[in-house]
Amino acid sequence: MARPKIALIGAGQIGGTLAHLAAIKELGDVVLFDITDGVPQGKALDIAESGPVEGFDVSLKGTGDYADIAGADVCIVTAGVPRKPGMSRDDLLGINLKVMKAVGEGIRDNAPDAFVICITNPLDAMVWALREFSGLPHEKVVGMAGVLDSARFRHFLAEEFNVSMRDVTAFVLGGHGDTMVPLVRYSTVGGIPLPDLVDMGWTSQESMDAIVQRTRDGGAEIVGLLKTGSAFYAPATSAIEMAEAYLKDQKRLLPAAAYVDGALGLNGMYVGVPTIIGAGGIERIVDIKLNRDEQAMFDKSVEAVNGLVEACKGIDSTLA
Ligand SMILES: NC(=O)C1=CN([C@@H]2O[C@H](COP(=O)(O)OP(=O)(O)OC[C@H]3O[C@@H](n4cnc5c(N)ncnc54)[C@H](O)[C@@H]3O)[C@@H](O)[C@H]2O)C=CC1
Ligand SMILES: O=C([O-])CC(=O)C(=O)O
Repeated sequence: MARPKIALIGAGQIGGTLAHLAAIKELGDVVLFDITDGVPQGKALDIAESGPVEGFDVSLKGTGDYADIAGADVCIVTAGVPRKPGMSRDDLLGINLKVMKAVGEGIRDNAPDAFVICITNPLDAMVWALREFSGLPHEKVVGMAGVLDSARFRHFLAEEFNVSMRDVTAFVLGGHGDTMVPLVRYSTVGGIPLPDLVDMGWTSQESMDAIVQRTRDGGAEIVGLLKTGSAFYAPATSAIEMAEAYLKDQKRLLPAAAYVDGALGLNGMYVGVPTIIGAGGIERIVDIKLNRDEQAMFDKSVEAVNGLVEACKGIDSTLA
């Protein structure tokens, strides 16, 4: 059987890391696409030359021609611009919306059967726009954010409790911005929900509140440290987990920016929710029940995402 084909649109910091991870995990043959001539070709060759040492059998190709992504099973989109210190993700909307138009049309014309994972920010609005421009089925176009935000939450919790991060579960829903919703009640250490751990006296409410806020600020913390761009190792790893769930029909329950029409009281929009990812793409939206406080935070986040989608429609009239 032929190896799966993975097209990476954008060969910058995340794109290069995605290519490296996809090769090491032998997820499939990799095509790295970018508009900056030489960069995708150089990164593809560099990673391919690590193959004899690492021992992977996949091919890597760098390109500036959309025809090379033909027949891709998965497309992961990082094309666009990252933020710098002092900027919010939302400041990227105008510039990255134009990029989503070019990329959406490129995928539509060359890889219409792919499972598409968008990473470009501001994430929830960009995945919505990418879906509109590409015209692919909603269940085949999804945004990566919740896996990353939940991984950050898990990392901070594992440090706080001094336990293996394998024993920490966490859920972050909502839009991938300042209003994201880390769900404390649905996050656990060894299956014990965080509020119970506070009651037991293992940690304090103040520490939990600080970790929730650090999770919300997780992207900005890295931007502040790097100064020239944003996080790329954990974002790439998170998207690879989603791609693997699709390619191997794993039926993983992962938070993702998916199209929600009916569940959680939403009428047709992209936002971070719990999903099942398998061979059908987004096979299910898990209609999680929120308490009053959680619902209020989620509503605020939904409102913020809707505001960004409206801004996209104001910029590009074909989206209205
Ligand atoms: N969803 C999430 O959780 C996260 C999202 N991001 C976002 O991911 C995006 C990429 O981040 P990085 O890889 O660090 O940026 P980067 O600047 O290193 O790479 C972006 C690449 O896109 C390319 N590009 C620009 N326009 C293009 C077009 N029309 N077609 C194809 N390629 C094009 C550029 O040449 C560049 O190589 C940013 O928007 C960033 O904000 C970053 C981290 C996490
Ligand atoms: O913060 C940024 O600009 C990049 C991003 O989305 C993240 O790392 O969560």
